[in-house]
Amino acid sequence: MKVSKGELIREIDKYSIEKLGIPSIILMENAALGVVKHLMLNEKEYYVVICGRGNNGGDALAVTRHLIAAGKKVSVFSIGLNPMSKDCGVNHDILCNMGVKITNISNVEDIEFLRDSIIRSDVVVDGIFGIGLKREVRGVYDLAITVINETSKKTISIDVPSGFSGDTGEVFGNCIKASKTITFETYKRGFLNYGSHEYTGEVVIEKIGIPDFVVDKYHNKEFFLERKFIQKKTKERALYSHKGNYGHVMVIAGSEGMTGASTIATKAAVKSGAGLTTLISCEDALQAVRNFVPEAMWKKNDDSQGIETLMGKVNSIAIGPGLGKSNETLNNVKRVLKNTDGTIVIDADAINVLEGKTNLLKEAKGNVIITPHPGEMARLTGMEIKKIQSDRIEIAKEFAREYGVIVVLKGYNTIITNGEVSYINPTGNGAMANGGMGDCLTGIIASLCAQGYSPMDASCIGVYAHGECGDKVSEHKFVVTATDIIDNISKTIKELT
Ligand SMILES: NC(=O)C1=CN([C@@H]2O[C@H](COP(=O)(O)OP(=O)(O)OC[C@H]3O[C@@H](n4cnc5c(N)ncnc54)[C@H](O)[C@@H]3O)[C@@H](O)[C@H]2O)[C@H](O)CC1
Ligand SMILES: [K+]
Repeated sequence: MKVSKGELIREIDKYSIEKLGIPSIILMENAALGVVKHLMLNEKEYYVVICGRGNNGGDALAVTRHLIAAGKKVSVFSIGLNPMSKDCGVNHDILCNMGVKITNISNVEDIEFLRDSIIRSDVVVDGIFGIGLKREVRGVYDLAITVINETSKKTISIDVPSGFSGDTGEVFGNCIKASKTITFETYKRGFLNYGSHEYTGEVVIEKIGIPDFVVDKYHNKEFFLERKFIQKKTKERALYSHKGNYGHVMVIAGSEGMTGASTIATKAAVKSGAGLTTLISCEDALQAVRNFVPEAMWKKNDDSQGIETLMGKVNSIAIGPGLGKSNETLNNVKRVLKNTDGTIVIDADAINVLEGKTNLLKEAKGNVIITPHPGEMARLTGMEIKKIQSDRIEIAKEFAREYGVIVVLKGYNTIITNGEVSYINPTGNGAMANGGMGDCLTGIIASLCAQGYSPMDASCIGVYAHGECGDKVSEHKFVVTATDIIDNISKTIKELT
């Protein structure tokens, strides 16, 4: 599923109209038909449609015509005094020719009339503003949005909830809180922001007749991860295979007092299918692994001998969980970056020690995946967490491009990007927000890398499967722990093949 800003929509719209000769009113009609599909025509009877004066309002007026054709009761309101866009005017005139009454909302008394209609209605269709919203919502617009939010039983927004920036996820003063948003052609970038769900409700994408090649021509390669995409990439294990076919992961993790992280990362690597997994750690952590992950091998990290002896032999390395922020950790990060040509997954303290030393990433011999949560990303970039969260995808992309790494920026809608192509993950939930979850993801991704998946595919499959596993477990559990994921990840990956 493609993700974009409004700019792309304007470009593909322009190309379709000017170069392909598709009249804009056809695109509007297709948009309206896409919305009508979601208006529950077999359940609901009375609709209030509220239209702005731009093309979003035009879509809403075309929707009104279809609702009337379906025999529904409809009250139509046109808000504001701006001149109407051309296609909005066309649909307005058609309704007038049909004898449909359109009530203008330009003052406070009109708002009370709107309130009465909404109270009696089953559904409100919001076509006030789409991607053309430019400035703070004020006056009657502000009042109308408040009344809709206070009184509507169910609000369906056309393209974006009015008041919401499809580009940045900002609210321009006031905003519709929809139960569902029917958006066109692409998932809007702003919907990825924290808190956007409160305004968009469920988001559905409808095509409006623009050929895919036109979208691809302008699209900046940002995608929402879909199950079928992951399923296509996830391979079944071959009948005649042996452990040598599934690679060897070296996990460098754990320190005195922080042995849990290493056990989790190691066990996650084993359970997600690596042929061999070796933990390099201190004595305490090795003891824990001997007890809890008998399938794994282990080596003590004496003067880094453990790392040195295995470095050229493994296919991937997971480094960081529970290592502690020490010089030794930094030296080990340097060591693996400079000497391994396999894929390195850098997490937790291995990220923290790179604060102010990110240039080391540029010296990496192999592929690097870093898996920061927003706090770690903030330390790495010197930005505030709030800034990271306000522009997650762009910041992750820029970092990936600058340092030539894959960034897995964790959190709600985890971003996976190499700077050129970016994926946004929809799986996972709040029940998974507890210690050890990241260590577990690191083990899974490193394991998939060792099995021969490309670093980008391993990151996408790992993140998606980790979240889906958490979603399944959370159906009957209040909290999902890393151990729950480890117990179920093998089943989840199997279901994805
Ligand atoms: N290819 C497509 O996806 C298609 C999209 N369609 C729909 O068109 C809108 C975008 O239409 P546009 O005319 O560019 O903008 P809007 O309707 O969102 O709003 C413009 C309208 O509102 C005024 N305005 C802007 N900000 C404010 C404000 N804060 N206060 C008051 N007034 C404001 C502005 O002056 C204009 O009058 C897209 O979202 C889709 O729904 C097409 O129908 C099909 C093709
Ligand atoms: K809208």
